[in-house]
Amino acid sequence: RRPRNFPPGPSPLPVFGNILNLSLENPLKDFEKLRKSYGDIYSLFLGSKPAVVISGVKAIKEALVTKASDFSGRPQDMFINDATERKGVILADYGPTWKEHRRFALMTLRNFGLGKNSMEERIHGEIQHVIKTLEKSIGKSLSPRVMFHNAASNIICQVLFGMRYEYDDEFIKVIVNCFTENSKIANGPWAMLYDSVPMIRKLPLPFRKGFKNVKTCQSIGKRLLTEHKKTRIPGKPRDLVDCYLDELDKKEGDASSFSEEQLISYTLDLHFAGTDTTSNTLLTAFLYLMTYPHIQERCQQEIDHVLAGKDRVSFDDRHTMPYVQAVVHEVQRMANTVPLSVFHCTTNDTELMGYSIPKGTLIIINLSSVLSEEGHWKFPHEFNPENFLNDQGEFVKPEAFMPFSTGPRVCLGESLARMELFLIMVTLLRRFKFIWPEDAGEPDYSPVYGVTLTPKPYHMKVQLRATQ
Ligand code: HEM
Repeated sequence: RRPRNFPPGPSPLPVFGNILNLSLENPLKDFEKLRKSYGDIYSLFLGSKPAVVISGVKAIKEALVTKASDFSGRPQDMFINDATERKGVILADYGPTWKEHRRFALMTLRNFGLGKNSMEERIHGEIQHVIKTLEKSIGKSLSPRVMFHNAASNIICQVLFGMRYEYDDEFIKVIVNCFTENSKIANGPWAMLYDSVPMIRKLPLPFRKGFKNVKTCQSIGKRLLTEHKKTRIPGKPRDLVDCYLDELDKKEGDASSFSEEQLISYTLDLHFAGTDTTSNTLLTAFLYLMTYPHIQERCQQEIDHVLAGKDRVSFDDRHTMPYVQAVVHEVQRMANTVPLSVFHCTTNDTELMGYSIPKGTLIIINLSSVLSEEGHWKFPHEFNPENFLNDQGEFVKPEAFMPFSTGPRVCLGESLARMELFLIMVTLLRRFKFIWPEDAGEPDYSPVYGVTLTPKPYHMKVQLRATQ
């Protein structure tokens, strides 16, 4: 039964709640249909567990910004919590462990963004490997999936562990494969059943694969930690792991949420969050750029003009590239990379737009709903960079652009991700022309559902640009 003054929603069935109202393969369309029937705030039952789905800019901002401390928790009793053993930063509840680890990650990312060996340098270094891979495929057709996943993984790996891996390295293959699988398992049909019907949790059903993948990643993390402990010089950190170990030395004996066990899950979180998101956004970018060649060409004209005489692009160049900026943002809008954000949870009994929501309620933030919300976009349902340009051709960012979510739990890798997307797209578009292969048929833009949305596998043809 719904608590008093709880948001409305469809009637639940015994045991299953409302999960039979949803396509377990991809519930995004069902969420939109339910929004049409019940409004921007409605409720569902996953088994006997009540959940509130929040859609639209107004309601999402009211929850995540105005009532931030009430809506910034994370549920602690779901498949993904059991699989990750309740450690790390992404799924940590709103409290001191989360706060200390979030602050530490932001500070370390900022510190590594400064100075000679800056984040921009690291990204450019990795782009050279992408260029080499593409150059080997000139005139042929290639599948860019592994290349983009590995490039994104290497960029974050350098910050975390001070190392990158060749694209055919076993380590990177295993770990990136675990990430891509778990991004689909974590909110796929079996995880939904695990969350809704607790009596099946101990059974050997397909969700076990998710647990196994986390264990594989943890054992790799443990190995990297052991190597770091052998080779580090205290006080002279090479990467985030060294910084964390220095912090552990300082905190020795104090009550603190920092520990070696935490460190393993923490680096795993940052590695996962920094890989699957950026790479799927890049895959979406090149799918659209190939199939809208006039948009690709217009980007190239702007890039050639702004970078004339320069060796390479810098992140600051974005201010003089309004069209490219608009395209990068439009790609993110269409990619809708994390469509339901990461699930939130109420930390107190609270109210939202007249409804009462008890403490501990699962909150699903429907980011998908704002990225194509009518009234906020000139062209909500088509790929069109005009969504981010005003009448003077200047770049503008509508308030409904929130692929990184908003409020205290907003993506902590946003600055890194924005830098990666801009530098990678500009450098590759300057050097190559990307062509949709003649035999590839009609492009399919509908993505595969998961915590992250992934474009269906495709091939691309590359040519060196005549102007190079
Ligand atoms: C295009 C790329 C990316 C997108 C679209 C994206 C999107 C998101 C979203 C929607 C959330 C959930 C926010 C919420 O709970 O309300 C999130 C959380 C997070 N992201 Fe990203 N992300 C991206 C890249 C990255 C990168 C490169 C990193 C690497 C450092 C990263 C690290 C994290 C972490 C650690 C969290 C959890 C934050 C917390 O719970 O406090 N993300 N991201």
